[in-house]
Amino acid sequence: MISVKHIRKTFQTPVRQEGRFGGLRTLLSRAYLEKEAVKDISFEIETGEFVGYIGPNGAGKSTTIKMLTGILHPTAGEVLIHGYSPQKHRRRVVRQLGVVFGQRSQLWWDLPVKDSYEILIAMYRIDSAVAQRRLGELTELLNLKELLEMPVRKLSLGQRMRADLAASMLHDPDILFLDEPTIGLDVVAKRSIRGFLHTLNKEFRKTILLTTHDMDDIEQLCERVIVINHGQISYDGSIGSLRERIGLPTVMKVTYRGRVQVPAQWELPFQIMEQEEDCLTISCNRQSLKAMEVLRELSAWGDMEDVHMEEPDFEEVIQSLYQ
Ligand SMILES: Nc1ncnc2c1ncn2[C@@H]1O[C@H](COP(=O)(O)OP(=O)(O)OP(=O)(O)O)[C@@H](O)[C@H]1O
Repeated sequence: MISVKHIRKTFQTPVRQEGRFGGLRTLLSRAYLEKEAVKDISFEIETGEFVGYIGPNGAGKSTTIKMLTGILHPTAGEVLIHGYSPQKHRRRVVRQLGVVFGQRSQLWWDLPVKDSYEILIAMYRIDSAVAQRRLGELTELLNLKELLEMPVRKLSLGQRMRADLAASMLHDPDILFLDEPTIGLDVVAKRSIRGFLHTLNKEFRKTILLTTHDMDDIEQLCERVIVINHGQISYDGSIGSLRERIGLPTVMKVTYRGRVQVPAQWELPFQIMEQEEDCLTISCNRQSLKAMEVLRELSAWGDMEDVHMEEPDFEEVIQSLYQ
């Protein structure tokens, strides 16, 4: 279990001194600018959850992940992973964690992929028979066979990401922190990474915290989403309730057999966006209005043939939270 209690992180950056010898005076000066990257964040994640951690650029996501993994120390508050602090009990906690930063590889650039794995296996002191079995499983799950002999610098971005994911799983951690694992990938590569993460979570019950700007990642993988903005949590809950809470309009397109008779006025709060002879496009807020009620009303206006409903795009739902 992951427990985050009232964590804060303030960065101090030296104020740049202008004028002659500015660089030197900046070095010697004691003037600092404070940036509160994470203001007061608390949440808990249970074993086996798949949680999306999202927010606009500069919201504080990477800073949080770095505090969760022990790379950064919180200015205040506490992080506990299975009851241990990643800062105070680093060795113990690191064994439970797999971490992937999409923008950076943990593999050795000039070495063949499998040599990087050998180094990591030695670093984690994994029993050789266990390591070989695990590597075999990961090679199969991530389709790595052809990559093992290649130097990391020769891999495509998608291949590199698959190789990095395997590296983060070699010591069989039960928690995975992923910071933008699908960044820059094409549709096919994204699908393969998502498939792997889905399997890890559903079949192997790994707990996953995923940071991404790709809302399809979130929609396809996560049951729960935590939204952070300006260093604070602005939403924590299911994707379904988020849609409902934001209440963006649902669009319905209704086709009639023959002419539709639109009355001068109607009681229910929905709007007609487009009207053709045998077709209406309407918009309604499903928070305040059930689809069935709307359809009952619309069926009185003609002989209904077909209904097509479009839920608000998840990307739009999220945008409205970022403002
Ligand atoms: N080492 C640092 N020193 C000073 N300020 C920092 C440092 N690291 C991050 N910040 C600032 O803290 C804020 C949060 O940064 P962070 O990298 O956590 O955001 P993010 O949500 O991960 O953004 P992105 O989506 O762009 O990666 C930003 O304003 C950033 O400039």
